[in-house]
Amino acid sequence: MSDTGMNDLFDTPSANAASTAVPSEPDVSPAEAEDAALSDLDLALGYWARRHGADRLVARGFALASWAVAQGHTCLALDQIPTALMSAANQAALPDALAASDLVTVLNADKTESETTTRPLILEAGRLYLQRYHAYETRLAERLRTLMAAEPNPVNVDALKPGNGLFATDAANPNATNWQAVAAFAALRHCFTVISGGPGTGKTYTIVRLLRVLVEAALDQDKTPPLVALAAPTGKAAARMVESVRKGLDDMSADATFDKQRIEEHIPQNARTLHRLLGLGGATTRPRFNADNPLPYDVVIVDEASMVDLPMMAKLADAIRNDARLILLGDRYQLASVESGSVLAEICANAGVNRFTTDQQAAAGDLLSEAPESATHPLADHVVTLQTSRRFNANSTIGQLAAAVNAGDVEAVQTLLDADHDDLVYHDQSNAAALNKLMDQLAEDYAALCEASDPTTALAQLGKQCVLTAVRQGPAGSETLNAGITERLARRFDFNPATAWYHGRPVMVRRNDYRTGLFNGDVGVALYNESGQLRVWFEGDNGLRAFLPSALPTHDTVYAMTIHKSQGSEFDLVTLVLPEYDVPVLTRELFYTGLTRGRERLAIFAEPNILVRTIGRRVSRVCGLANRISATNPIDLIVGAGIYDARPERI
Ligand SMILES: Nc1ncnc2c1ncn2[C@@H]1O[C@H](COP(=O)(O)OP(=O)(O)OP(=O)(O)O)[C@@H](O)[C@H]1O
Repeated sequence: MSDTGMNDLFDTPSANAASTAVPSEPDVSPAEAEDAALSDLDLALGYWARRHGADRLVARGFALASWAVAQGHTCLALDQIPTALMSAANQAALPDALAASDLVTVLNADKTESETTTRPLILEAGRLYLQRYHAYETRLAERLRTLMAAEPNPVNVDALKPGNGLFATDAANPNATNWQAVAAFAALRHCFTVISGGPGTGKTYTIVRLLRVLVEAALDQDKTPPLVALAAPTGKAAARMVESVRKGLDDMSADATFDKQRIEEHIPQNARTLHRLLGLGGATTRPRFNADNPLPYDVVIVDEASMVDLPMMAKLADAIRNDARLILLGDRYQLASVESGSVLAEICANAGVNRFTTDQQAAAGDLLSEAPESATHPLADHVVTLQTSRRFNANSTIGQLAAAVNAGDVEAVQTLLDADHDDLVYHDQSNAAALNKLMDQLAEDYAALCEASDPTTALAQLGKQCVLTAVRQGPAGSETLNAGITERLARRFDFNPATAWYHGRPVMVRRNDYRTGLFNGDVGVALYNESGQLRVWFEGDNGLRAFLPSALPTHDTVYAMTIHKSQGSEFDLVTLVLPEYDVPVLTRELFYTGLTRGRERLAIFAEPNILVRTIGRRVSRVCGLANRISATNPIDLIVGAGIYDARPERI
């Protein structure tokens, strides 16, 4: 984006603009003219509006509505526009200018949506939507309301009760509610359920048992068992999901009453990306499966749902049959998708933590050992939060740190970081000297890749450790660390660091490619074979797959990756690097997501003051989904102050 572009948008009406339609307008502040936040796409939309008769202020509204979506919001809250992007005087004049424009639909109590939602911008309750995002949000809310109101075929929930084998009582705390059993109960009772939980809290464990109950109930009554689909937003997450489901089935085999063969054939042996599940591909944004041609499945389970953005969630909900079950698994505290909307977080935030209506409490009976707080939001009965991690036991510092970060408890975080632990090392500097030392160490670790002779060992090593950064660029960015490690390896193994390919180069695919079957987030390693040919190796469903470098979709070197990119992955050792200066992308959710990627050990490079700021800053997204689900009048949309402060980095 260039400054000139911004000035053009305001000061030089396009040749095609209907100049007579342009009313007098306030001056543009120097701050606006200097702004560097708008992308070419945002500006293009502004110019489009000018060509279609919008005055400069309305055109600016178009550009900012597009900017808000690029920041991860579903709409622009007019009273929260940073003055760096629009002067106070222009902000004061904007609502009236928008209301007077032929390109803007104003939704209020007098206008029904169906009459007017075809104009490119929608203004509702002080929020400005690109029409498509308004449609996604209203449609998703409508679909979730329908699914929430649907009553699936009743299933006997006795099997879930304590002592009946499926969900064991906690020996240390026999009177405590087993939230896994409650989650399974909610998913049996409703057509829409969210099971939220941090790493290793047993989301998959719960789902496998739930599927067992559903399949056994059908088989016992000589009915056809439900048709089940497993899906996830990325290929990698889908592969992990299948692995966990298989493991869950194996684990249940210890139970003498479990006939694995009988159940297994009704549980899918693969999971698909949401793109694949819905039949999205090519240039069209309309999936093959949609409201007119719904998915054939009776149960659709989606893992890593925090990564699903608003458009994809709307398409998914549209494609679910009204009598089918949609179950979302994810971690409510994790970063939301980079794209617009934090659908899972918003649903969970409005539901509260394990608060149910009195109706659900009565139905759950003794599954709830004590009555939880009553709730009124319609989402409450549809969200269950699992709280005990089996991966991080009470002694795990990573688990304790995750809990302290989530609670925003800076003191507890500092105490944990300052003490000696086997599984956590804290470096209180992330300046150039500290990062140079880190890169020296990492080059030592990764030398094994350059010396590897077989792809299995090399790929296994890649799964063991990773450096996660908050940002892509700058001294503590993933690009800089990748280049620094490559240079060190080049010196040691005598290759040109500028060369694209070398023996041992790890790469991560950056977009889904159905031709090769490689997906965004897939990690591979380049190795020369005995004939001197370089191939890039990836793990596939049926073993290793080798590709010519030229056949790969867009990819990056991946000794280090951003935390955003690491969502859905886990490593034995994670090294987390925050920049030594503050940037808005540093949020509690980012830090939590990064540290919970570590299974066994965690190293953190961060200045203490930056850590404090990071833990204190929350991701806020402007999104009206929960209000639309609950409200008879969705006009009353509330926005917190400073909502546009924390901008996710585009990656
Ligand atoms: N109630 C339980 N009793 C015994 N083991 C359990 C229980 N719940 C989960 N586990 C075990 O804990 C481990 C993690 O469980 P699971 O994979 O289901 O968690 P998850 O929440 O799906 O994790 P992730 O976030 O990594 O996807 C598994 O080995 C599982 O068998």
